[in-house]
Amino acid sequence: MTALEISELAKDYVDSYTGDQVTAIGNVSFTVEEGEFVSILGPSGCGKTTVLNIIAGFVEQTSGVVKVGGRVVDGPGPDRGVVFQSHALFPWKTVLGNAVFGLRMKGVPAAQRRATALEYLDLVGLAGFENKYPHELSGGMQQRLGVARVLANEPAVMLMDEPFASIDAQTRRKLQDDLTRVFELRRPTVFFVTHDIDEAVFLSDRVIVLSRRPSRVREIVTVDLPRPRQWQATTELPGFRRIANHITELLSEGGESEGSELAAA
Ligand SMILES: Nc1ncnc2c1ncn2[C@@H]1O[C@H](COP(=O)(O)OP(=O)(O)OP(=O)(O)O)[C@@H](O)[C@H]1O
Repeated sequence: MTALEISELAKDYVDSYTGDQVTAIGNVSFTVEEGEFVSILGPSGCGKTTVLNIIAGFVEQTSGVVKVGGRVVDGPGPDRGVVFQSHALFPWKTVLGNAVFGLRMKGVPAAQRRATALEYLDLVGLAGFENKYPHELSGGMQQRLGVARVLANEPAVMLMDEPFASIDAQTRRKLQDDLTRVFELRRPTVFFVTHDIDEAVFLSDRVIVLSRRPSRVREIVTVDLPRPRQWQATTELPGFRRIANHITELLSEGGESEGSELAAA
């Protein structure tokens, strides 16, 4: 079943200083199937975050249609959960308090929401930290909590906006491995924004490559690498390098001036 359907999406912004119109998204269409992990890559400023914000219902498109589970999106809703680059946690709530928050909003009974939250905290490696506060956690642990909090809600689509961008390389590898393990266990539907080609290939079933602004879909690349995946072993597969190189070429073709920066990311 199709979880997310984007048809002919376009977005113009008006620059608040100059009054000029900027076409961020030219014309973008794609689908994400239930239980699929799809990433979006493209040159800086091509509108990746804007696509995510429109799906989340935070930003209104200029034209085009977004459907989640067959229903047209016209604002934020509990069927979509967002993991941001900054952790967006409640600093005054404990780890458990943060993890149960969405379930409480949904009216899930106390015992059940506690059990569900504890299950997901365990899954992301935060068992034993339930009573800590966010400031007592490392950046990587805060991001794990961000992921657990969204997963606990079991949204139809999990939206992730460069969740590991501000995390050191070593922790990032661990988080990528752990996210993959959780994905392979639970099969949420994930739409993931990133600048990092290797990250996109490692995590995804398909990678949407956008052109620069006004963006269009340049190609949707299928990642036919076996699962379960593990960073070390998967990135050493010849197929991994072949797909990553192909995406690098797509991004550097046709005057995509930031392709080389992306390749180095
Ligand atoms: N609120 C806004 N008002 C005006 N212009 C905006 C606004 N938000 C984004 N833009 C412009 O729209 C374009 C797309 O921005 P967006 O952040 O979606 O791109 P991106 O691909 O996610 O960028 P990056 O790769 O740098 O994170 C950019 O040119 C940006 O300056």
